[in-house]
Amino acid sequence: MSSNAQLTTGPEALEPGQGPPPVLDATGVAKAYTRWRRLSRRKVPVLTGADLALAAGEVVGLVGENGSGKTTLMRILVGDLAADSGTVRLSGTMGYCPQQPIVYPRLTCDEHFELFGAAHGMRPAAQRDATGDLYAQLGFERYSSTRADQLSGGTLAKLNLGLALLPDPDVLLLDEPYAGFDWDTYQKFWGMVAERRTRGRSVLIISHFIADEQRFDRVIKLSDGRTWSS
Ligand SMILES: Nc1ncnc2c1ncn2[C@@H]1O[C@H](COP(=O)(O)OP(=O)(O)OP(=O)(O)O)[C@@H](O)[C@H]1O
Repeated sequence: MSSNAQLTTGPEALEPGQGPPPVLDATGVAKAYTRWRRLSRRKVPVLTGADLALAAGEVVGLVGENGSGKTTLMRILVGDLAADSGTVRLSGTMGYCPQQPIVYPRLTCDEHFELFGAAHGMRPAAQRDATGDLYAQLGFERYSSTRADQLSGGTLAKLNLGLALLPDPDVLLLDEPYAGFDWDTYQKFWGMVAERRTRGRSVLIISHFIADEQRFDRVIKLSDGRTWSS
């Protein structure tokens, strides 16, 4: 993980306090990008002190206009992008579903699950069981032997989500996860999120609009570089 935001893991990272400690706790996250214009460069601030805490079993939405910095914050939370300042604390394991699927075009769905399972240190039998459940839950088993570069956009989105869910992480971060889903898959997606919540797993969903607010425990708004309760 490469992040200037201090990233610590494990129970020792948590502050003593009232109630259950957050499984993911980000405070004061700031990030500016460098923009070049002819020979001069300037720093454009995107995040100026964003805070975000996620408790076990919480389903939280992060909403903001296009370009407000949602993906930037998500990438900092997963350690994919360095923050200029701030702290990110994680307790447990994290799964990440990026907005643009990161797949290997010539590998089949099955091969992706095998590869990601091995990378997560899963036993082959556990990986096969989890893969079978994900195919059934998201309804794309018939594409198990299809290469990623031959999948439709919606099926690719299912593979992208399935790969993030495979190791059953404590915290799941999803960037615009259902943009390519049909209605049936959208409903199945929410069924999976609800099931995770009952097992104390946490989900953070980034979207530029939230259609079903009642499905979330909380919705946080990102604007002017900061997070706001809505
Ligand atoms: N690598 C980069 N270099 C320079 N500017 C960037 C870079 N990545 C993002 N930006 C700028 O930072 C701002 C926030 O981008 P970001 O992708 O985080 O927003 P977002 O809220 O996820 O947007 P969207 O809803 O359109 O996906 C935008 O103005 C974008 O142009």
